[in-house]
Amino acid sequence: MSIRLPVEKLTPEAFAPFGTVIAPDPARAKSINGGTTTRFHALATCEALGTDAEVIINIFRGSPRRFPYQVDMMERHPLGSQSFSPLSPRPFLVVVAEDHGGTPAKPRVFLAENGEGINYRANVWHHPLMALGETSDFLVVDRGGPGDNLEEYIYPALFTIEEIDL
Ligand SMILES: NC(=O)N[C@@H](O)C(=O)O
Ligand code: NI
Repeated sequence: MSIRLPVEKLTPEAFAPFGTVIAPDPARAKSINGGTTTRFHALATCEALGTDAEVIINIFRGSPRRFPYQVDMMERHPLGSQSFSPLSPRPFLVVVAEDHGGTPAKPRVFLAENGEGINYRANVWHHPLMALGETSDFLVVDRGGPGDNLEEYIYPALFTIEEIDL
């Protein structure tokens, strides 16, 4: 038996329990460089916890997921945040869950589109990167340094994401 997961629109309010949506927010716009550039300031905050922790910048090249997709696991990074910003204008899926006593609750699925990115706060349950349609690159800012920054959980039941109509 598998539980079908609905796909929700990604909004700052809906995603607030998990982190931040990274998108050009007019409320954070500043004109800089003599008016030639608009800076959308401090859209999200990076967390890098523990001794000798550092904030690192990566590129993830994600292969597209196939659907229907069975969500059977989640992960989290107790020592730092993790952001994903698409380097191509392709949508991608963001799968997160509230924590219930140290394990993830039922996943929630958000569709990030129009260049939207996200920043998971430290220790937020999420599914590894889910690119859609074609291999896609993402700028990923997360925590480097010593210590175990990955906790994984295997669900006892399967959750299914049906084909996404883009
Ligand atoms: N393992 C790794 O760096 N990637 C995951 O953390 C992910 O969220 O995709
Ligand atoms: Ni991760």
